[in-house]
Parts: sequence; C-alpha cells; structure tokens
Amino acid sequence: MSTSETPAKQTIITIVGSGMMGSALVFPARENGHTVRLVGSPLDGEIIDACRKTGRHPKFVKDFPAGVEYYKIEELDKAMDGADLLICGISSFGVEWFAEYMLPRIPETLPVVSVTKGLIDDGTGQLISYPEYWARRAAPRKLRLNAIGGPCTSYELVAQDQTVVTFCGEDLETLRWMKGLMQRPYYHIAVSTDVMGVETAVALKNAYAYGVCITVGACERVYGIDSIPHYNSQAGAFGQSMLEMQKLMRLLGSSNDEALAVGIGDLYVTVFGGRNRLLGKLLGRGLPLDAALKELEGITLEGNVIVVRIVKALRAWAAQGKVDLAEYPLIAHLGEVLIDNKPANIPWEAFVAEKR
Ligand SMILES: NC(=O)C1=CN([C@@H]2O[C@H](COP(=O)(O)OP(=O)(O)OC[C@H]3O[C@@H](n4cnc5c(N)ncnc54)[C@H](OP(=O)(O)O)[C@@H]3O)[C@@H](O)[C@H]2O)C=CC1
Ligand SMILES: O=C(CO)COP(=O)(O)O
Repeated sequence: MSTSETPAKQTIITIVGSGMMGSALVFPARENGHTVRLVGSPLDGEIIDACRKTGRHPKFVKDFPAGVEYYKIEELDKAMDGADLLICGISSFGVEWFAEYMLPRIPETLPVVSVTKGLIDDGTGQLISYPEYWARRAAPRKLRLNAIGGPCTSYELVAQDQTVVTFCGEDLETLRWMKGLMQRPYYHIAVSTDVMGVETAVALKNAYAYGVCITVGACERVYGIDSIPHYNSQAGAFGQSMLEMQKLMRLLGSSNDEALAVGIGDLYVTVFGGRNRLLGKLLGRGLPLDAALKELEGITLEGNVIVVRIVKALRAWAAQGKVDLAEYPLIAHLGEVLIDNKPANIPWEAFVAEKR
C-alpha cells in the first residue's frame, strides 16, 4: 500500500508498433494518466523521429497528449523496463517479427494485449488466432497473451468518437484490469474469454469487407462514382457475409453469437471507413488485381492475407470431403479473385438457395 512518503507507482504502458492503431491507443492510455512509451517497429524509425519532433503522429491530425515517451526499436530494453502492460500494435505482416524478436524478450509476468487482426495456419492446416500462435511459439514459456477486437478505426478513436471494443483473453481478472487501465468516456471495453471466437470474427470481417465493397465499386462502374449511393447490392452481400461468417466461425470452433456480433460491427465500420474497402471498390469497378494493388501501394490491406488463408483451408477441407464449398459462395469467389486472378463478379444466384 502506498503512503504519502511512497507514492503509488505509475502504471507503465509500453506500445510496440507505432502504426496507426498502436499510436491511437496512446490517447486513452495517456489520458488516463499512465506513463506511455511508444516504440517504433524496425521500419518505424522515421515515425518516431517525427513524433519526437512534432508531438504528433504523421498520419494524425491531432497532437499526442503531453508527456508521451518515444523510443526506437534499438531502445526496446529501456522502453520495457518496469512496464506493467505491453500493447502489440503491429499488423498481420509483422506477426512473424513479433514472434521472433519480441516474444523472447517478454517476461512471463508481463501481460500483453495485441490489436492485430487475423488468423494463421498452425502448420497442420488448422487456422488459429495470433495469441494462440504466439503462445505456441513462446512455449514452454507461458506468456499472458490477450487481444483487442471490434469496430475501431484509429482516426476515429483519436477523435474521441464513441467506440465499443472487446478485450479477449483467458483470464477474466487480467481483462478487467486492462479494461480499467484503458477505458475512457468514449472508449468502451467489453471483455470476453472466447479468444478464438472474437479473433475469428474480426479477422473474417477483413475478407468480407472486400465482398461488400466489390458491390459498391460495381455500382460506381455502372452509375458513375459521383452518382447517388446504391444500397440493395451491398446489403445483399452484407447479409451473405454474416451468414458465411457465422458458418465459418462454427467450422473453426466458435458458435458464440456475441463474438459474431463483434465481427459484424467490425465489418460495418470497415465497409464505411476502413482501408480494406478501398481494394474491394477498385476490384468492383473492374480493375485487375495487380492494378488495384498498385494504386493502393503503401496502404495496409490485410483482407488479402485472410482471404488466401481461409480459402486455401476451405479448398483443402473440401478436397477431403469435410466441407461443401458451395456453402461459402462469397468467400469462395474472393478466393477466385485473389488467388486465381479472376475478375470480380459476385455470384448472386449462389446466395439464394432455398432456406429452411
Ligand atoms: N483491435 C483494434 O481495435 C483494431 C485493430 N486494428 C488492427 O491493428 C493492426 C495494426 O493496424 P494499423 O496500426 O492501422 O496498421 P499500420 O500499417 O498503420 O501499422 C502496422 C504496424 O505493424 C508494423 N509492421 C508491419 N509489417 C511489419 C514487419 N514485417 N515487421 C515488423 N513490424 C511490421 C508496422 O511497422 P513498419 O512501419 O515497420 O511496417 C507498424 O508499426 C492491424 O492488424 C489492424 O487490423 C485496426 C483497427 C482497430
Ligand atoms: O479493423 C479496422 C476497424 O475496426 C480497420 O479496418 P481497415 O484495416 O480496413 O482500415
């Protein structure tokens, strides 16, 4: 217990990865009075230089709260010294780096929470969450790995828009403690011990955002980019997305409707405000995949990663007679576009099988 002579130790939150989401979490953390240390990934050196110089992330329109500390990856030991919580802010493309470079440096006592959205093949053809993947990579050491899922664009979090996310992990007490550290009047945190459910739902939404946004681009191609928005087709694809997400979640081991709802909310925000929507729209306008990717060079697009992983798994299971691909017509088509390089052409009739 602290006395007037021994003030309570300030909580130290170290965030590794100074991309948009890791950096956005600086705001609730620092506003709550914690010591916040933002550490760049190996390629984030220029971002850290800019933060030190201007007190603002180059992609944000608002300064960081005063008192944030900035570190380069070479200064990681210093940034982790005495840390109470480690936030992993890297994207799917840095998952291996995090496994190789970060995991051996994380003490078993230090809770970790990751924002990274995705699933990964465990080497046997089974898809698992990133926390599970990292736990297996760290074994026999037992790390305290948790994750954040849900609809939360970084720039809207920075703007303090009302935002509802889900912290998931194995230990409810740890989740409640992290919630206490990070919640703000605009940042609302649910907790869940269904890691696979939440992580599957928020990974799948990146794939299905392509499906919905292909229909948006297709309307723009027909009616013109500046025409009034058309909603029937995107709503049709949205409903089909929800159905396939639910089936895929069951297939991957979660039948949790609350987790599904987290993913559906995340799909909604991604369709309207995410980066993945941009690729879907360009494909829907008729651009070949290569041309669309070139136009969006430099923008983080994780939908490709998840479509390829899911569709490869589904094709393998279909070949073994374990699943019927016809039950997943939208993501199967996304596989044709992203793996087989076919033009985007939503298979509408496949969505209208007779329902019970
Ligand atoms: N849970 C949540 O509430 C939310 C989560 N997200 C998710 O958060 C993650 C990060 O998104 P966001 O910050 O917007 O993306 P950014 O692209 O802005 O940042 C990605 C971060 O990952 C790092 N990274 C990428 N590739 C590598 C690599 N090969 N090795 C090491 N580090 C790497 C980047 O560093 P570098 O500059 O070196 O490439 C950067 O620090 C994504 O998975 C996204 O889906 C997004 C919104 C909300
Ligand atoms: O996950 C997100 C919001 O919850 C952000 O989606 P994008 O990666 O498509 O920008």
